[in-house]
Order: sequence, then C-alpha cells, then structure tokens
Amino acid sequence: MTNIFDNLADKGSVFKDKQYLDHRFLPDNLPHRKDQITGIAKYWIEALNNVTPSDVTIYGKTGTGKTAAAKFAMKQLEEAASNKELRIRTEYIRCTDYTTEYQVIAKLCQQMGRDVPYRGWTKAEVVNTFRDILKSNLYGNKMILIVVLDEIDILLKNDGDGILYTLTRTDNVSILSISNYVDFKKFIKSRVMSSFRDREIVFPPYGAQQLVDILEERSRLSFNPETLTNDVIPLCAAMAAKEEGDARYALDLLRTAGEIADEKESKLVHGDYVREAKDKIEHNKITDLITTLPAQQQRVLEAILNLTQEKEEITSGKLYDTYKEVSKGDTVSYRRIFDFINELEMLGIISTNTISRGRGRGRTNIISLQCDNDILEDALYSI
Ligand SMILES: Nc1ncnc2c1ncn2[C@@H]1O[C@H](COP(=O)(O)OP(=O)(O)OP(=O)(O)O)[C@@H](O)[C@H]1O
Repeated sequence: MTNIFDNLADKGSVFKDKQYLDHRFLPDNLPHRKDQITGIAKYWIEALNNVTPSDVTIYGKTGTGKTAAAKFAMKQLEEAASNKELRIRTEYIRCTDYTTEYQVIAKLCQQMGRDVPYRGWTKAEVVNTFRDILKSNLYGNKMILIVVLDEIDILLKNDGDGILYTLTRTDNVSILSISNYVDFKKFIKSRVMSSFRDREIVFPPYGAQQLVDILEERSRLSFNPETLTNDVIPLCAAMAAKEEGDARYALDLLRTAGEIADEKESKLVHGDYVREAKDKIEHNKITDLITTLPAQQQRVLEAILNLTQEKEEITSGKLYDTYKEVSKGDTVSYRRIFDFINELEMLGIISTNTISRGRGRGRTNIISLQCDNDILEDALYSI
C-alpha cells in the first residue's frame, strides 16, 4: 500500500525551499541596508581595538530590517574578532521573551555557559554571577560583551530601566537597543540616561522598488525557476510599501501567494493569488486578535456585530442592552463597557464618532465596525 505522505509529496510545488521565506532566516545579503549596517560597524570597530564600543540604538518601524541588520553585524564582528583572536562576545536577547531585568541577566548568564535559574535567586545574586563571568574571562585581553536588546521598549515598559542601570554599570559591556518607537527613552530615568550615551541609527521604511529588490533575491532562493508571473513581486512590493514599507509583510504575501498556488495545484503563482493572500493574511490577523480577546470583550463585539447586521445605529446605550442579551446575565457594568470600547478602538476593530443631535440634545457616540462582518462572524463563532 502506498504511504499517504508519498501521494502528498508527489504533488509538486512552486517552492524549492520555503525556509528562505521564514522570518527567522538571515540572508547573507541585505539590500538597501548597507548604510545602516556600516553605521553599526563604525561604532563596533572599537571592540577590535580592545575598547568597549559606545551604546547604540536603532529605531524603525516594523519590518524595516532592524533585527536582520543587527544580527548580520553581530556575525561579521564575531568573524572579524576570531581572525584577530580577540575576546569579543555578542549576545542577542528578544525582550518579548525575556521581559524583566532578572530574566535578561539570567538568560545572558545561560548563554555564556552558567546555569542560572529563571526564578528563585535574588536579583543581586544573578547580577553578581553575570559580573563574575565577565571577570573570569579576564586573562590576557579583556572580554568585551555586546548585548543586543531587541524590542527593548517592551522590557522598559514592563520592568523599568533597571536593566540599563545594571548593564551600563558593568565594565566592558556595550548595549545595542532596538526599538520600534522613537520615544522609548521616556521610560529611562535621568540617573540612567547620564551613563547611557547612545548613538542613534534610523531605519527608514522601504520603498516599493527596494522591496522588489529584497523579494527578488529571496524568491530566487525559495521558488522553483519560472514559477512567478511578472506581476507577483511588484504587487507584493506595492502592497507592503503601502503598509509602511514592511519587508516582513512583503515576504508573508509572497509566501502565502505561493501556498495558494500549491493548494490550487497551479504550476504558476499569479497576481490574483497575491490579492487572495492579502485577504487571507488579514483574515488570520483579525481571527488571531479576536480569539485571544477576553470573553466579555468578545461578547461586546458579538453585540456590535448583531446590531451592524440589523443595520442599527450603535450608541453605547443600545450596545449595552444588546450586550446584556448576548451575555445572558453574566455581564460587566455599563461603565466597564466604555473601557472595552476604547480597547477595541485601539486595536482598530471598531471606530467611534461623536455626533451632535442638535441644540439641547447633547452629543452621542456612534460605534461602527472597522473589519469585515464575515471575518468577524467566522472568528466569533469559531471560538
Ligand atoms: N534588506 C533586507 N533584505 C532582505 N531581507 C530583509 C531585509 N530587510 C528585512 N528583511 C526581512 O524582512 C523580515 C523582517 O525583518 P526584521 O525582523 O529585521 O525587521 P524589524 O525591523 O526587526 O521588525 P520588527 O520591529 O517587527 O521586529 C525578515 O525576514 C528579514 O529577513
């Protein structure tokens, strides 16, 4: 009997190797980021002269290549250092995974070979262990450690600026911070700012033509030859350029369009599949967002959906009445509904508009849905 996997594997694919479209893949060449990578290298070159480099901060919107450029520079520095037999270490931490100072320092200790638990010790014990590791490497040349803190804004928001205080007060440590927000320094108090004299590098959004270059390079690695029709890459690039020049979104569009071609058993990826891919990505994004909302918030959305389908004008009073019906007695207070409305508006799922009813009759907030009814319905009823 033939194995079920043989049949599926035989179907053929437009992909040669899909891993090259994965977010985690680090290409050997990053088009249009030479200036930024050279910018990092100009500060880090100090390490090759056995001097601790200045701290560096890189800013840019999502998908502008900050992580990729930082990792690329790390690899290059390690290579250059190994040729010179210098003791330079670079350590990368994603602050969405390690959200407190304790966790970051513990992770650094672990990455440098010391078994430190993620809880149970005091902060002082972890920090002392970290400093010991750095000192114990101090024979011959000193060891320079470059710590890359990706999405540092999350860490600072969650746990304050203690991490920067500790790292800036540890000898031979240089920090590279990566942030999506230019104003992340509002989380840093002056006692820390005085020793955190960072150099800043900005990553601008990619333009459509730059995204074409990036996609062309990645598609050569990941797709079989002559499987993309001419309009596919320019379309992905144009759509992603509109979404604030986000290369990650451009790659997602390209990969999803390829997957749609495989699903349809087509030997070619067509422009139409890119449009389908856009809807599919949007659909998945909204579904993910809605399915992870707290249950009461989902009931509020269900009430908004019901009223929208009945073509009702949605005021907060009417919404609260419908919400009570939907949630069958298990309700939150009328006041709490306003917090929910604000949160849903921040997520971009709904919008509110204040209108005046005419003299003496006050002002009313009208709520409207900002996402497709069908997508919302699918998401709410799939929970
Ligand atoms: N110049 C480039 N050449 C090739 N691929 C790129 C380039 N810039 C970004 N990419 C790719 O786009 C994706 C997103 O890039 P990256 O993660 O570096 O963005 P980011 O700015 O760190 O985004 P975020 O702030 O969301 O973390 C990755 O898969 C990366 O390999």
